[in-house]
Amino acid sequence: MKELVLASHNTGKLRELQSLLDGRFHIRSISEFTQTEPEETGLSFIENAILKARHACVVSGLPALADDSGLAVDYLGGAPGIYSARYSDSGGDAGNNRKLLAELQGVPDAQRGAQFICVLALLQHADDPLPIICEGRWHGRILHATQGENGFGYDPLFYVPEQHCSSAELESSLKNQLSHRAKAMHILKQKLVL
Ligand SMILES: O=c1nc[nH]c2c1ncn2[C@H]1C[C@H](O)[C@@H](COP(=O)(O)OP(=O)(O)OP(=O)(O)O)O1
Ligand SMILES: [Mg+2]
Repeated sequence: MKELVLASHNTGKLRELQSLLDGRFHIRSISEFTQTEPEETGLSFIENAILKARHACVVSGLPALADDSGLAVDYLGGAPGIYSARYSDSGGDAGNNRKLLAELQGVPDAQRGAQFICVLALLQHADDPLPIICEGRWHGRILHATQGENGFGYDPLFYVPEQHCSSAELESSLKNQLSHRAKAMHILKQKLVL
């Protein structure tokens, strides 16, 4: 089976990516090779996904898949976007969620639309001149308080209209059918004819 390094240090993301790949690769973890995270200096999800995957190819000598993702809130002009993981000073999920709630204080539901965005980049090797890039989006809106314990990141604040609950209240199997990451992975599998 082909080996593939998952170039992420986020355990929530890794769990989802692993489950979405459902045994099609011999998955290797980036932490087997390095604990150092590359600086996400890109100005787009695409650039950051490529940069993370390339870094993983360099340290592992293997093909690598990276995910750069985030939350784009309409009222905030698309913020926090590519800076979602670095939104609050603490940079942790709880601090990020608190800051988001504060920024949207008093904003009515009709103006709380948001989308999760995921870009996957697959590089065969560090010099791969043609990375495979796939994107997925998931539309919802930002709640007024956190709800639910599942998932990670902004899930407790992301209301999923079709399911009448937050994405942190979804079973992981259902999130893995609906999410931005699921959609991007679906496209990746098509491109790889898996
Ligand atoms: O399904 C999701 N449910 C909730 N929150 C999510 C989701 N998907 C992305 N997010 C948030 C988490 C983090 O604040 C940012 C990703 O930042 P991002 O740089 O891509 O990932 P990261 O730094 O956590 O790990 P790494 O770069 O090692 O893959 O967007
Ligand atoms: Mg990151």
